[in-house]
Amino acid sequence: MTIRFTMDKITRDGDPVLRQVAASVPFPLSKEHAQLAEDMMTYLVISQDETQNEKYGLRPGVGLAAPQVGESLQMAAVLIPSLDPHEHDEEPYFKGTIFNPVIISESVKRAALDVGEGCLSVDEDVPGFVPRANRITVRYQNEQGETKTIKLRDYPAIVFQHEIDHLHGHLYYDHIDMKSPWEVDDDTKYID
Ligand SMILES: CNC(=O)c1cccc(C)c1Nc1nc(N2CCN(c3ccccc3Cl)CC2)nc(N2CSC[C@H]2C(=O)NC)n1
Ligand code: NI
Repeated sequence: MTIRFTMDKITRDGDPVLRQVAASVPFPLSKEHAQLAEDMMTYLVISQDETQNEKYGLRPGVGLAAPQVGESLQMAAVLIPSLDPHEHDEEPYFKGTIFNPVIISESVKRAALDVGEGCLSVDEDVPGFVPRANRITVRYQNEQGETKTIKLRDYPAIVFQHEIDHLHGHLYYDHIDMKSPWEVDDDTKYID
């Protein structure tokens, strides 16, 4: 399997493309954009396989946004494994590319990963809670151009918000309270 995106191809923090608002993706998809979506998903698939990610030196991820491979486009590949993996591999919780996503509603209640977040474009982990909405409704187009609406909560909601942030030039540490990065907040749900 030839993989297009290895770590040297991942855009790192400091590159202005990560701070731009990405351009919307026109439909029907061009061959180039369809291929880009496929190659971004291939990155995620390989990165989540312990043997393969070792072989290719890939940092594991559950999301990859186009600006992270230098393409300022409103698209992100998302591959979230099933939330309660049994011994045999199950269907993933979500596997697909989201195009032109919009968060159309979000809960007041907030959530954060209790160990903080990581990002393929940020080599130095920035410690601290990343407060996000606990529940969101996202409208996006799939590869066929169909408009989909999905409701998410907890970990999947955090992942989608992290990836959609990339499409608007935000990085996870923008949300960390640097004065007290691990301060617990009563109305925030901590996700392990
Ligand atoms: C600094 N400490 C940390 O990052 C951190 C540290 C510990 C735990 C968590 C939970 C942390 N946090 C965090 N862990 C992840 N992974 C856990 C491991 N996993 C994975 C790994 C191997 C095979 C298959 C898979 Cl699936 C891949 C995904 N992913 C994200 N993020 C933030 S939202 C987008 C998402 C992303 O894809 N980032 C590249 N955060
Ligand atoms: Ni990221």
